[in-house]
Amino acid sequence: MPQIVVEDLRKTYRIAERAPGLGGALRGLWQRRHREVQALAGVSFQLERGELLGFIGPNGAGKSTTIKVLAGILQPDGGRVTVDGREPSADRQRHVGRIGVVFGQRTQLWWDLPVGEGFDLLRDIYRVDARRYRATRDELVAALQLERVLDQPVRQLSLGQRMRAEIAAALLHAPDLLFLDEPTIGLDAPSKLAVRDFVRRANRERGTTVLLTTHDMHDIEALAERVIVIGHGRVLADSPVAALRAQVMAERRLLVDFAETPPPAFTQPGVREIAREGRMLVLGFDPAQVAAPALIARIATTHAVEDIRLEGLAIEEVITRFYAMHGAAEG
Ligand SMILES: Nc1ncnc2c1ncn2[C@@H]1O[C@H](COP(=O)(O)OP(=O)(O)OP(=O)(O)O)[C@@H](O)[C@H]1O
Repeated sequence: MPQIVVEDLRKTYRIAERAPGLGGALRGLWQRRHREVQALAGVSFQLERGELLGFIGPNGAGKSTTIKVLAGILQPDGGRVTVDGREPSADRQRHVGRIGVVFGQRTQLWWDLPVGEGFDLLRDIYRVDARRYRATRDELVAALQLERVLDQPVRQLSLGQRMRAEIAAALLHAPDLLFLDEPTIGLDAPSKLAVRDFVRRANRERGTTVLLTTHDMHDIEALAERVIVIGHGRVLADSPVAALRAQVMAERRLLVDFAETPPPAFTQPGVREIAREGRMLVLGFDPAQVAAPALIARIATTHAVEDIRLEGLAIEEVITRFYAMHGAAEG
């Protein structure tokens, strides 16, 4: 049975509206006007134990709302959600003891308390057995290189240090399910790598299930095998990253540097010549018709070549094209 089951999840926010000016403020006293924002319009997906899912979409697509529902912070208007068989918002107390949540934009630690003391408070809140707590904390502190900041108040930490402390805080009670909402936002390159490396290890070595939202497509490329793309509160795609790439890229490019003058015409079904310059030939091919390794092998065995490079579309561009194809830009 999947660890997470989400079926036809719906959530609409009501926002109080006020007409401008003093007149508007006065009218608002007895006549409240509301505007509705449909954040989730029927989201369904499942997640198996041990998976690492990239949950992506443009701003305002409904990613954080989904995570808040899954974490039991927000009650949905419709649909069904179960996590390990529990209904998050109905069974909140038990639920939060079994999951870890990191919101990149918010802290769950205490701003003025030293990191280590914040960790101890979480031990008490989650009622973690003292011995088990010490073992988990020491392991997390070492893995996330937090030794030097344990006695520093959270407000003094750099963003990278704080994010590593947040991830440790979310895992102190050893949950086997982790929700990460933009954990690399604003981090410099080394800090991003450290976070990615830790998340990958937690997933591969400990089997922690991870649901990750991010706008950094390098996170997706480095970590996720499967992605769900959401836009306007709906699932637009749920597929392996490679399949998404294939869906967007009708044609791939192969750049070949020949050791001598390239053959005058390069013909093969599904392959066309795009350009030639000196000894370099640019070929375009349809990945559904021609497998890249077979094409490379054929060229390399029939001609003297110096170099062959497959031109990959950067994942950022793949996703941008996908959003454009589905009219999913920010709404
Ligand atoms: N508390 C709230 N009250 C009113 N509207 C909200 C609230 N939270 C979110 N929304 C609206 O719901 C929609 C979905 O927001 P959500 O935060 O889930 O998107 P997101 O995909 O996480 O976006 P981002 O990538 O910008 O973080 C947006 O239109 C947003 O303005």
